[in-house]
Formats: sequence, structure tokens, C-alpha cells
Amino acid sequence: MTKKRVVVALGHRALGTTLPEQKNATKRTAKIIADLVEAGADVIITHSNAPQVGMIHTAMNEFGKVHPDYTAVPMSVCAAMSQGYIGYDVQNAIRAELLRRGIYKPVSTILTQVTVDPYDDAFHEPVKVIGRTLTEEEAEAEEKKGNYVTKTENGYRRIVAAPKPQDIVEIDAIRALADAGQIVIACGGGGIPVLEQGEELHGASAVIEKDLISGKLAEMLDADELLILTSVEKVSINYKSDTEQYLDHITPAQARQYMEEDQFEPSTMRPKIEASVSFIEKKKGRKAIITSIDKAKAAYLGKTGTIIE
Ligand SMILES: Nc1ncnc2c1ncn2[C@@H]1O[C@H](COP(=O)(O)OP(=O)(O)O)[C@@H](O)[C@H]1O
Ligand SMILES: NC(=O)OP(=O)(O)O
Repeated sequence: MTKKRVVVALGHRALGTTLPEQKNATKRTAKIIADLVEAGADVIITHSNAPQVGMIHTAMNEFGKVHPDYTAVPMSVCAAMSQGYIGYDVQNAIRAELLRRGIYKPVSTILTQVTVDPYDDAFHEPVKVIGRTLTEEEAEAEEKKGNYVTKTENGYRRIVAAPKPQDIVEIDAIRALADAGQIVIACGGGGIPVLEQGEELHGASAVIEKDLISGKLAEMLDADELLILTSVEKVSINYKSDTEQYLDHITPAQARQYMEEDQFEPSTMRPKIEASVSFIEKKKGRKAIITSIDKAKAAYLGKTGTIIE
């Protein structure tokens, strides 16, 4: 069995939204990760966090209203909390599933900070949707607090800045664990966004796009594959139209062409394609696969998904 280093990016479907949903979803996800391990993948995991970071931020703010001694909690601290909370469920679920299959492999979560550029235009243009759906009243209340919201299909949701990831602060620790054949959960929720100021790192009020950091992590670990597990089995062009066409196998050049034609929604599919192209263009022989969480093993074995190489 050929061993491959695979960065697996888990989307919303892999985690659910509420606490009980997450507990159940991570158990299902652990089975999928264990299948990949059995199929020969050395797995490094990244994950989404938008619903969770929104929940934590709202909870901490409400707590602050009742106990004014506790000041408002910065978004970067909420991102750190979300990494701990999601990593805790994911690592325990994977550990248990592997043990059930007679596999002993340490699984750990690395609290990961990711540097961002203070001059990134994203700080002036918040686009990253976080938290649950809000009513009109709740949205107005958020705007009064100085937060940004956007209208969605079902109501309103909060939006925050999503600066581009520059560097992964804990990359050496992640690499050491991956080189030792251990399963690492890192760069959760895009990483904790930080600004470098001399020797110090200061939290930034933002949420980094997890697909972009997944591509960067795969690049920095010199992974063989980037496997993005989302809610659709294949990427399409002419998405949701009468002429929708599923993509099985595309080159980076075709992917770039489709991006120019705006074939991919900016805040959902486009970052997945951007991350994939950027990862595979840096070295020959790399592959990116985008598929649904349920089809992960089949896609890893080349039987489905959209393959970019
Ligand atoms: N061209 C496209 N082909 C397939 N899916 C697309 C396309 N453009 C947008 N999408 C949307 O992207 C979604 C997946 O992205 P996202 O919601 O960010 O999920 P995740 O949390 O898994 O990263 C799909 O559910 C689909 O609605
Ligand atoms: N941080 C991030 O990109 O989260 P979502 O995938 O949940 O939007």
C-alpha cells in the first residue's frame, strides 16, 4: 500500500452546528478519517469554524453583559476557543474509531496561529459569514454594536474580515508530529489570525478562510494531496442552472479559466478552487480533490469527486 501525505479540509457538514450536532457529526467524520488511514493516507486535518466561532462570540458577549468585569472577547480569542472545542471532539472521535479498528495512532490538536497582513484590504471589506441566521431585529442590534451583517436567503448573518493567510506560526510542531506518522488537527477555522509586532503576536479581529489555509498547510508540509470534504460530490460549472455540468477532472489552467468566468461562488467554492490551484501549481505530481464528506474514500481512490491536477 502506497503511503500518501494528505491534508484533509473538513467543511460544515463534517462538524454540524450545535453542540449535539457536532458530537454526532464528528463520530461520522471519524469513521471517514479512519477509512482514509486504512487506505494508506497520512492525514493532517483542518476544519471549518464559522458556526462555532459565531456561537462562542455571541455567548461571550452575552456573558459580558451579565458580568461587566469580563470585557468583550476578541474574535481571535473566540477563534482559539473554537479550535479547542472542535479539536477536542474531532480528536477524541478519531482516536476512539481507530482503537475500535485495532489501530493505535496518536491524534492531537495544535492551537495554530496564522499571521495576516495588517494592510490587507479585507480589513476594510468584511465578507466572511459567521454564526447562525439572525432575525431582522437581531441584525439591527448587531449593527448598533458596530458589527457588520449581510442579508442571506433565510435572514441575516454576521460578517467579519477574512484576510489572506501569510504564515503558519506553529508549522514546525505540526511537521514534527506529521513526520512521526501521527494525526494532527491544525489551522482549525483558518487559524487564529495574528499580527506580528516585533517578537509579539497580537490577535486580529478576523476569521481566515479555512480553504486558503488548507492549501497553504498542504504546501508547507509538502503534502501529496489536498482533499477538500464539503457538501457536494463534484464541483460544477453553470452551477444550479439548466446547463449545469459536473467536473470530473480538470487542469489548473481550466480551473483558472473557470474562475475568470466567475463559475464559483466567491465565499464558498471559489476559495476551494483557489487553494487547490495554488497548492498543485507549486510542484509537479500534486493533486487536489473536492468532494462530499460521504464520498471521501471513493474520491481518495479516484472513483469520484472533482480532481484537479
Ligand atoms: N460551482 C459550484 N459547484 C459546486 N458547488 C458550488 C459551486 N458554487 C458554489 N457552490 C456551493 O459551495 C458549497 C460548499 O461550500 P461551503 O458552503 O463553504 O462548504 P464547506 O463548509 O464545506 O467549506 C456547496 O454546498 C455549494 O452550494
Ligand atoms: N474559517 C472558515 O473558513 O470557516 P467556515 O468554513 O465555517 O466558513
